Amino acid sequence: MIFLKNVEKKFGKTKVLDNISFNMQEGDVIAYVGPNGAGKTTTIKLILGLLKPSTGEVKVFSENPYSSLNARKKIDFVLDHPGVDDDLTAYENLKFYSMLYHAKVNNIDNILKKVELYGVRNKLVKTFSRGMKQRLTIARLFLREPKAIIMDEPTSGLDVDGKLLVRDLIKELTLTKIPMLISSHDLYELQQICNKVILIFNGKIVKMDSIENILKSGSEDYQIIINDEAPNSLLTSLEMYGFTSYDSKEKRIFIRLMAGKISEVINVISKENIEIKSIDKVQTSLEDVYRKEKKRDV
Ligand SMILES: Nc1ncnc2c1ncn2[C@@H]1O[C@H](COP(=O)(O)OP(=O)(O)OP(=O)(O)O)[C@@H](O)[C@H]1O
Repeated sequence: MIFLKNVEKKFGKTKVLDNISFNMQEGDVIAYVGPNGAGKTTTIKLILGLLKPSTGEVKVFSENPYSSLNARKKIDFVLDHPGVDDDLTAYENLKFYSMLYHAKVNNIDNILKKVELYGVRNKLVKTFSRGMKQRLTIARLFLREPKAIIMDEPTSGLDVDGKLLVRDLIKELTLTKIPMLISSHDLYELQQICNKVILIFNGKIVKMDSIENILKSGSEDYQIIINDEAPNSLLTSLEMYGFTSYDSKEKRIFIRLMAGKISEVINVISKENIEIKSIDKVQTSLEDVYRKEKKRDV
C-alpha cells in the first residue's frame, strides 16, 4: 500500500535519512519512534509528498506522492499543530472538510459528540484550547475513510484528559484496519495503540518488528525473591549474570540476564544454600526497549 525503499534524504550535504525501507499494509498501526532529530518528520513529509527523496523510492498506492495529487489525497494526517481554521466554528470546519471529501454532512453532529466538542460546535475555533483544536483535527478523520493515516505527535501538549480521549479515538480508528503510522515520544501511549514498531536513530532504522516481538526481545529482566538475606558473596557472583540491584528489605534481587541462562543463576543462588521464593520476568515496556537501543547507539 505504502512503501519506502532504500530512501536517503539529504539537506545540502547532511544526510538525515539513510537507507530507510518499510511497508505500511492494511491493519498496520506502526509506532515510529526515535529521539529528536532522528528523521521521523522528514520520513512523514516524504510519505505525504511534501519532500522528495534524494535517492530511493516512496510509493503511496503505487504512485509517487511527490508528483501525484491523487496519491496525496488518499492519506489523512494529523500533525503536531492543529490543522483547523481558526476563523470558522467547529461545525463549519467539519462542514468544509466534508464538502472537500464529498462526505455526508449529516454525520458531523455525531462526530462532534464523539470528540466531545458538540457543546461548543458553534464557537469560533480561535477561542479553543490547543487540546480542543487537536480533537477537532482528529474529528476530520471520522468524516471519511481515508486509505491511510499518518500522525506526527498527535498528543503533544495535551493534558491527561486530552491524551486519554485522543488515544481512545485513535484506538477506534484502528478497528477500521486503515494502515496508520504514528510518530510520538509518548511511548506508553504508543504501546497501547500500535501493533508494529520502527525504531529510528540518526536517520537509520535500528529495529522493526511486531510489538509482541519487540517487547519479547527486551524481556531479560528478572526479579528473584529469596527467603534469606543475600550475602555480598552471592551478589558478587551474580554480577557476571547481569545483577542490577538488591532490595534487602524485600529480599528481592533484580537481574538483567546478559550471560548464561536463568537456570545457572538458580544454581548460583542454591549453592549459597538460599531458598528461592519466586522468580518472575519483569514486564518490559516499549520504553525499556527504546532505552536499550539508545544505549547501544551511543
Ligand atoms: N528543511 C530542512 N533543512 C535542513 N535540515 C533539516 C530540514 N528539515 C529537517 N532537517 C534536519 O533533519 C534532521 C531530522 O529532522 P526531523 O524533523 O525529521 O527529526 P524528528 O525525528 O522528527 O525530530 P523531532 O522528534 O524533534 O520532531 C534534523 O537534524 C533536522 O535539523
